[in-house]
Amino acid sequence: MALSTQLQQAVNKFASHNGPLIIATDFDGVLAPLVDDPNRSRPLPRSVTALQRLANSRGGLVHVAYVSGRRIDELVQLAKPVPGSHLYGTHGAQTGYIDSTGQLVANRTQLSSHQTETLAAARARAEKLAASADGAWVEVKETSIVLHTRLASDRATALIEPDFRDYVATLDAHAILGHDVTEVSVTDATKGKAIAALRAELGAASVAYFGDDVTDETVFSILTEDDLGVKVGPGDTAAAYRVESPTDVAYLLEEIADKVNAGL
Ligand SMILES: O=P(O)(O)OC[C@H]1O[C@H](O[C@H]2O[C@H](CO)[C@@H](O)[C@H](O)[C@H]2O)[C@H](O)[C@@H](O)[C@@H]1O
Repeated sequence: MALSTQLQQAVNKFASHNGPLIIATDFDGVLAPLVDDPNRSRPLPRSVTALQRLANSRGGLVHVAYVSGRRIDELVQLAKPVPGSHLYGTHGAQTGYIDSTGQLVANRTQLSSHQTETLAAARARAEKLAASADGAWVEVKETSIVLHTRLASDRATALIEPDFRDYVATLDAHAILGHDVTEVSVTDATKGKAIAALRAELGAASVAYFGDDVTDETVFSILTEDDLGVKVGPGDTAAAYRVESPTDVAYLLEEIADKVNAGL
């Protein structure tokens, strides 16, 4: 892949900042190609290695963050983050980091009884709808419920997705739309809030962010001209740059790692 002149300049500008840098990335559709079974999803090895190189750059001034809709423990298992990495699971509802021994240290989410009841109601509705559509299934997370429709027919999806969305609108909860998923969350966490908090905590000079989904727009929309926002794949976006696929992301991460380590 050859970078456009504008994207190459943006990479050079990102690497030229002297202060702390954040390289943050979504997982599914960005580090890992989308697949039918989330359990079979794997990140591209080149991206894993590039992020591990970046996490060890400039004597600790480069911070790597993984920001995903996945559960935080699942994200760690799949992405293989190195010590010092920042982790955000379930769209920012779960936060943590990898300590010096390689262990995940994560904050526990405490749900109120109202939130637990809301989640149970959403789960019951999602399971009923999934049972009515071949291929649809339900994923249960600590703070959200996901109705997956990737393997359901278009006709079935057109019936059950709007039904679930309408039901969610009657609950004290938030709908999160993604690739062939409708998720209902009982927290108001977003990826954008997570990255804004990390930027403030670290006093970062610049943030590079990679994402492919609607949820990633909450990050792209808070980036400035000093940052590097890269949308992966098609669709409307507030990101300034776009690449086509996880393979392009691997190339770009290697390029950023080279430039950051060269001290450009
Ligand atoms: O924020 P992300 O890292 O992109 O996570 C979003 C969701 O990812 C998973 O679902 C997506 O990837 C699956 C595997 O490729 C695919 O089958 C599904 O259609 C995609 O929506 C995960 O299962 C969800 O929990 C995440 O919220």
